[in-house]
Parts: sequence; C-alpha cells; structure tokens
Amino acid sequence: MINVKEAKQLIDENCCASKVVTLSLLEANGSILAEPIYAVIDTPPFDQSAMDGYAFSFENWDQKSKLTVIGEIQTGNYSDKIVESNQAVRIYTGAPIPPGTDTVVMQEKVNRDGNSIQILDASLVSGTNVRPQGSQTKKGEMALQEQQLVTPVAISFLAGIGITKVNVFSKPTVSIIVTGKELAGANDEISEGKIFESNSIGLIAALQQLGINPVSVEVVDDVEEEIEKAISKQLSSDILILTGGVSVGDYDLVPASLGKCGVQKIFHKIKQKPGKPFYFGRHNQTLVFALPGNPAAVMSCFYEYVVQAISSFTHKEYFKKMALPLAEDFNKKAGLTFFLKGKMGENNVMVLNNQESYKLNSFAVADCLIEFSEEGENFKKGDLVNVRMIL
Ligand SMILES: Nc1nc2c(c(=O)[nH]1)N[C@H]1C(S)=C(S)[C@@H](COP(=O)(O)OP(=O)(O)OC[C@H]3O[C@@H](n4cnc5c(N)ncnc54)[C@H](O)[C@@H]3O)O[C@H]1N2
Ligand code: MOO
Repeated sequence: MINVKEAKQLIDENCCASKVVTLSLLEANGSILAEPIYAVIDTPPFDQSAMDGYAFSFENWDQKSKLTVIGEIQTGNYSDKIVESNQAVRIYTGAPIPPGTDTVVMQEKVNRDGNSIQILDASLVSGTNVRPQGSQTKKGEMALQEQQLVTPVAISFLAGIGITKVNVFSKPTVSIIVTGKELAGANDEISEGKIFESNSIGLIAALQQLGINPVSVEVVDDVEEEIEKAISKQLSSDILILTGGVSVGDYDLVPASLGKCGVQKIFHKIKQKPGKPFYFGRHNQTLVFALPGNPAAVMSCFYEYVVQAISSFTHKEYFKKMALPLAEDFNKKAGLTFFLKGKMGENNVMVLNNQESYKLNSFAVADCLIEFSEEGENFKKGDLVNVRMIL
C-alpha cells in the first residue's frame, strides 16, 4: 500500500497539460491568466481633470490675478479651443483639460464673481488635479502578468483599458457517479435498508465552491453492467469522480468495472484514515477518482486529492495549508496518516469529536483538516501540525 506522499506524487505525474480558453471578462472571473495582457490604449486616454473646478495655465499665471471663465467642458465633451493665459475654463472630474491649460483648481478654492474667479489655493503647483494621459497604463505596456488571478477588480481594470476577452487556464469538466443499492433520492420514500443519498450533493457543493458545475451526476445500483454503462458515458470528462463500491465486499464492483471500461489503475488504497480504499486511475486524458463511500471519507479525499488535480488544470491554489500548534494532546498508532476534522482557534487548532467516517456532524462545522503524520503517535499540545483550511 502506498502512503499519502506517494499518492499525491502519482496524481501530479498523471495530471495532463492544462488547457487554455478565451473567455469574456465576466466568464473569466476567478480564473488564472494563461498569458500576460498588454494595454491597447493609454489610460487615461487624455489629460483629464481630477476635480470639479477650473482649468487654467499655472505656468502663465502670476499667482495673484483674477481669471476670466470663458466656457465649460462637461465630462464626456471635448474642447480644442486654446485657453489664454488670463483665462480659465469651468471643468468637471474626468473631463479632458483643454489646450493651453496645465492645472485645475478645485471649485471650493476659488471666489467666483460672474465670469471672474479669484484663486485662493496657495498649495497649487503646475499639474495639480490633472491626471496625465497614460499615467495608469501606457499603450503596449504589460497591464497584468501571466498567472495573475482574475479578480473582480482585475476585471474592472481590464474593462477600463478596453480589454474584452482574456486567455485563462480552463476549469476541468467533472462528472460524478455515486454507487449503491441503498441510495434513495431526496424525494423518495426511505424504506427499510435505504438511506438518503448525500455524497453527490456534498461533491456538487464542494465543486461549486471552486466555480465548477459537474457536467453529469448519476446514481447507480451496485450492478456491474449499470456501473460500466455509467462509467463509459463519462470517460470524455477531464475528471470522473465515483463514490462507494471500492472496498472489499462482494458488491464493491467499482475497481473491476473501471478496469473493464479500460481505465488503467494507478493505485488502489492509501495508508490513510479516512479513505483507505481510495482508488485512482486514468483513461487517456481522463483522471478517475473512486472515493470510498463513507461520506466523511468522500469529502476528505475530495479536499486532499481531487482538489490537487483540479488545481493542476486551473493553476489555482484553493485551500491554504499552514502549520498550527495543537490545542490538546492527540494519540494514534503509527502506520496511517490521519486527516481529522478540526477547528482553528486564535493561535492553535483543535481536533473535533465524531471523527468516524460515516459521521458528518463534526465535519459539517469543521473549518480545516488536520494532518497527523503516518509515523507519528503521541502528539503533544503545542506541537505544530499541518492544517488545510477547507472554507
Ligand atoms: N472488510 C473490510 N470492510 C471495509 C473496509 C476494509 O478495509 N475491509 N474498509 C472500510 C472503509 S475504511 C471504508 S471508507 C468503506 C468504503 O467502502 P466502499 O467504498 O465500498 O463504500 P460502500 O460500502 O459503498 O459505502 C460505505 C458507506 O457509505 C455509505 N454511502 C455510500 N454511498 C453513499 C452516498 N452516495 N450517500 C450517502 N452515503 C453513502 C454506504 O451506505 C455505507 O454506509 O468500506 C469499509 N469496509
Ligand atoms: O476510510 Mo474509511 O473512511 O476509514 O471508513
């Protein structure tokens, strides 16, 4: 049986080259740029006023004379009329400053009498309250680097410099198949021996957290032909996630069915808890994750392994890892890596109760998974442990 480190390495080695897609700015929200973006215009595109006030030539002003207001430029308008040295123009924030002027005085800092203004601003220098053309970004200049996250502000920035489409790393397409004769739908009667199906719901929600909507979600019985039929239909997705049927029981048919569908097994079983019977395989470019059916094993394996694969497609880092001191002692036997549901405090992390992999009540309120090393046994309060945030 391989350990966690080897499993993660094998997943990395089998992740294929990421794809690049051209998307509109809003479609690209939350993606990573696959190439740098160059500005196609100067921004601002002209010298513009930063204030509502009066534009005039500071250079030609004697710093005491009144100026005659000869007109106005509303934002959105433009004037090419040359303003003389004893003149000023009423101007507004964002409007192009007219030829002959170099400075704007705020309207609060003038006394206006008819068409005459007296400037009362001792702090003015040439260029005050003018945003020069290209002072944010110049045409041809790199506006954003490759690997930059497309944030809402980045989108606003790019829209403002005339960019409408960007090349980003594509999200993978994901299909989900949950297996089990016992699984009842939310609106079904839950008769003897049945349970409400919840793994697909949790996986859909976790994928949504990453901005991914699965292309297909199917619930199938523990019947070989049905499992194979469902698998064959989904082998064109980038990632296929299955749950249940990967352990050793007579009705655990998923690994064999995957084999029959031509999926190449990379590994089956990891020295970990929960999720020991985890299966990972590949069919051409499709990565196949068959997660042990217990609900906590499903979610834990999703955060630890499936997200790692999704990251290699999108180039995004989703759930931060950090080292935190343990709030209390924790003991386990050596031999398996434990991923335990935890809650972070101000300066430490606490292991929650109810860690069994059929239970989700603690996981439901956990904010992290705490990793206890394979070889470790007696962890003491204050020992540093690796913590993966899951929110
Ligand atoms: N003899 C052994 N038995 C088991 C071993 C083992 O090593 N030897 N491993 C145990 C471990 S660990 C796990 S985890 C489970 C994994 O088993 P499977 O992947 O075959 O999962 P199932 O048996 O199909 O289901 C396990 C459990 O989870 C419930 N389940 C399944 N799917 C769903 C779903 N979509 N929604 C909600 N709940 C689901 C299912 O009813 C079972 O209770 O095997 C152990 N056994
Ligand atoms: O992995 Mo199983 O999840 O330990 O019950």
